[in-house]
Amino acid sequence: MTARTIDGNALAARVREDIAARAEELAARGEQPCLAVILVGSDPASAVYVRNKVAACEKAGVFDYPADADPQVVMDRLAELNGDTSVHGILVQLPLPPQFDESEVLEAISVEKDVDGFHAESVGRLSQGQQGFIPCTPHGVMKMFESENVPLSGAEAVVIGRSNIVGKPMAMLLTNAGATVTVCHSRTRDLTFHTKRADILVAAVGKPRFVTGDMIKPGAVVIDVGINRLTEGEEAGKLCGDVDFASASEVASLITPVPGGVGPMTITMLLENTVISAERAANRKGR
Ligand SMILES: NC(=O)C1=CN([C@@H]2O[C@H](COP(=O)(O)OP(=O)(O)OC[C@H]3O[C@@H](n4cnc5c(N)ncnc54)[C@H](OP(=O)(O)O)[C@@H]3O)[C@@H](O)[C@H]2O)C=CC1
Ligand SMILES: Nc1nc(=O)c2c([nH]1)NC[C@@H]1CN(c3ccc(C(=O)N[C@@H](CCC(=O)O)C(=O)O)cc3)C=[N+]21
Repeated sequence: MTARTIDGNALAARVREDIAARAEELAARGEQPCLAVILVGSDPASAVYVRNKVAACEKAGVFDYPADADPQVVMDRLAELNGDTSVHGILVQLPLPPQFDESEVLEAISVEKDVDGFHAESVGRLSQGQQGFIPCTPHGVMKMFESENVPLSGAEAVVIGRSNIVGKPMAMLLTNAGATVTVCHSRTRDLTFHTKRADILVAAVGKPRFVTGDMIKPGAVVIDVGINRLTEGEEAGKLCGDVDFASASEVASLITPVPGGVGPMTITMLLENTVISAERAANRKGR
C-alpha cells in the first residue's frame, strides 16, 4: 500500500480564508485581532516558529528577552498585556530557561487570552468537555481528521508522547471524540505491541524518524507531529518528523509529511484562537 499524504499547507490555507474573513469583519468593528508573543532566549528554532506566527498575524507584537532574563520582568510584562484591552492573545514560547517556573508563568496569563490553551483552567475545561481554548497542535490534528473524514468514534488510537503541549491534550481530544486511547512514552515496555494495534497513530516523540513502517498497522492513519532539525550527514539542516516517512507510507493509508503537515495547522489554530478571543472582546465591548 502507498499512503495518501495529507497536505497540511493546503488545509491550513483553506481554513485561513475563513479566519481572514472573520479578522476583517472584526477590524471593521474596530477590533483588530492582536497576538502578543513572549520569547525568552532566542533558540534559533523558536525564532523561526515565532517569525512564522507573527508573519501569519495581521497585528502582533514580539517581546524578546535575553536567556538570563529576570522572571519578574516577564511577569510584569504579562500583567501589562493582561490589562491591555487591545491584546487578544498572549503566547509565551516554550521551553523557558531554567530560572523560570513554567507553570507559574502559564498561570499568569489571563484565561481569556490563553490562545495556547496551556493555562490550568483551560486544561481543566478541555478535560471536562467545557468551552475553552484548545492547544493548537492537537486541535490542528483534529481538523485534519475532520477534513479527511477519519472515523474516530470506536477507533483504536495510540499517542506516543505525554507532554502537556501535545501528547496529553491530543489524548484528551481523541477520548472526547470517542476513540479508545493509549498513551505511550519513554517508560512504555513494548511500544510496538501498542502501535501495531493503532487505527490512528500520533507520534509526538521528538526523535527523528523514530516510528518505522514495521511498527504500523496496515491501513492506519499516521500523524507525525515531530519537528526535528537534522544535524549530521548529507541531510544536515533538513527538517524531519518523528516518523520514517519512506517506510511508514508503505504501510499506512493516510500520513502527514514534515514539513508541510501538522506545523502549518498549529499556526492556523493559533490564529483561529486569537480571532475567537477578539470576537469575544468585541462582543463584550458592545462593538
Ligand atoms: N508540529 C507542531 O506544531 C509541533 C511540533 N512539536 C514537535 O513534536 C515533538 C514532541 O514535542 P513535545 O511533546 O513538546 O516533546 P517532549 O520532549 O515534551 O515529549 C516527548 C515525549 O516523547 C516520549 N518519548 C521520548 N522517547 C521515547 C521513546 N523512546 N519511546 C516512547 N516515547 C518516548 C517522552 O516520554 P517521557 O514523558 O517518558 O519522557 C515524552 O512524553 C517534537 O519533535 C517537537 O518539536 C511540538 C509542538 C508543536
Ligand atoms: N507556547 C508555545 N506554543 C507552541 O505551539 C510551541 C511552543 N511554545 N514551542 C515550540 C513548539 C514548536 N511549534 C511549531 C509550530 C509550527 C511549526 C511549523 O510551522 N513548521 C513548518 C516548517 C517550519 C520551518 O521550515 O522551520 C512545517 O512543519 O511545515 C513548527 C513548530 C510550536 N510550539
